[in-house]
Amino acid sequence: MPFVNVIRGQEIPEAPLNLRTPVVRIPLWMALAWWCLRGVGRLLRAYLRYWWVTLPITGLAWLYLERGWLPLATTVAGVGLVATVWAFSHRPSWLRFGWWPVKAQIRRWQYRRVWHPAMATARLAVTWDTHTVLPVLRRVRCGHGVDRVIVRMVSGQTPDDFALAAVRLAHTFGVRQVKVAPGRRPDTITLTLLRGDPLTAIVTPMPVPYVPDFTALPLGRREDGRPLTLKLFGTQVLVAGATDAGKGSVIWSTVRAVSGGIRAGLVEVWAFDPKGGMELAIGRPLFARFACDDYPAMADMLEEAVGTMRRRTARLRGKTRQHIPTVDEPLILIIIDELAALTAYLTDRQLKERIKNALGVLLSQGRAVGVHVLACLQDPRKEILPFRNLFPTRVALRLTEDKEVDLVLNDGSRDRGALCDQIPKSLPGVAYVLLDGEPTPMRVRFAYHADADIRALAAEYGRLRLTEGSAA
Ligand SMILES: Nc1ncnc2c1ncn2[C@@H]1O[C@H](COP(=O)(O)OP(=O)(O)OP(=O)(O)O)[C@@H](O)[C@H]1O
Repeated sequence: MPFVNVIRGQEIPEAPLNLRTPVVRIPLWMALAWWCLRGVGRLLRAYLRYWWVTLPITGLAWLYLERGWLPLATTVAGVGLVATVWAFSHRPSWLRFGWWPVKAQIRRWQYRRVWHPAMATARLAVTWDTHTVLPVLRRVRCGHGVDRVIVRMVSGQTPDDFALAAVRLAHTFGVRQVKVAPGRRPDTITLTLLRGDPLTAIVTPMPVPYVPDFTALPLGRREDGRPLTLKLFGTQVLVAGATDAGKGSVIWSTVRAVSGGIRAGLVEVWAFDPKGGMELAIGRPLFARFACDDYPAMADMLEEAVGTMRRRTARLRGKTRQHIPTVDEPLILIIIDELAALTAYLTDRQLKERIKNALGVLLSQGRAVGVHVLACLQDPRKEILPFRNLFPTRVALRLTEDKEVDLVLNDGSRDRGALCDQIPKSLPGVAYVLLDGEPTPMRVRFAYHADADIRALAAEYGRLRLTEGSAA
């Protein structure tokens, strides 16, 4: 048996003073003296703990008592002036080193006040051997509409315990959403508390890069305020979303990001619009190949892409592991507006098999030799999409059911904060994506392209006038 049992966490002490009045009679003066002493002790503790407030106030009080009100007013006005000039002249450094640290201390105080009931009601307080042990609130950091709270877990807890309680915590702390991610140390986690919603405003189309950077194509905005970029090299992209979720904005944001390459001849976009051309026909001049009604032509196009892919593979084998697009050998981006129309709903079985076989080969072998697929899907059920695992990059827009989230992203993604089924219909283009190396899904919004934007893009960057299935 161990000499001492050690359990990490903040232990909640039992009542500090137990009065048993029938047994021990305490004179009133003694009780009053004890309460006064305890009050003074608490004040002293609060004074030291909140030094960032108490020390400036003490300094100002001293100034007033020693020198009078004029030096006091001058000091306050001087500090206010310096802060205002700083805030207006260099806002990022003012936020980073001036305002956010102060806000973080205020928030830390606010969270501490409700920490115990919040942990208890979210069932994150652990009772062990008659003791109640709470996770420890270690540090708070603030950013644009977001608070990051570092928490040390109680022994035996895992980040998933907090992920399961995320909705309760969001309501308790009065924030829009709480996301949970493992911390730097194995015994810590980071709670990201999202307050405002930076994605309610429509994102305007991104500037077109003159030469596309295929490792960071700009597509929209992330909820942490940073630009959303796509690393197209080495990947295939699946986009899933209910009707009117904004799949078109993912397609057009991607086409816009590569259109500099289309004009230069470094990129060829092959577009498949099985819904009769309603979505993609407007941008025809941007596409090297286009098909909308003719399913045999679509199967031919996919098989042609497989042929190109095989030739490139044979040429590059042993020389490089990543194809670099050139004018002679451009990057081929195959865009399919409704994948299920080709893989599930097609009635001609032979044709369906041809399409499925070609797609399977392209998805599994195309990315290293510059043949990429961006496929959209309304219904992400497994039987509709047998190729799900061949898409390393997945975008989940608004979905109709919570179960669909883990089908599109990864298992456990919804518990880690990808609430695609709760994206309101009023926010088309909002999605969750898994960024490289991050277990927590990121909420993003793709840029919105009105018809006029697409026509202008096609007029400026389009190279070809096309007919069904081939370049004219
Ligand atoms: N990023 C966006 N920002 C703002 N509005 C958007 C955005 N994307 C789409 N919309 C609007 O939402 C509506 C539906 O968009 P879109 O056609 O792209 O959806 P979809 O998912 O392709 O629908 P469907 O499955 O029916 O083809 C459009 O009318 C468009 O105006």
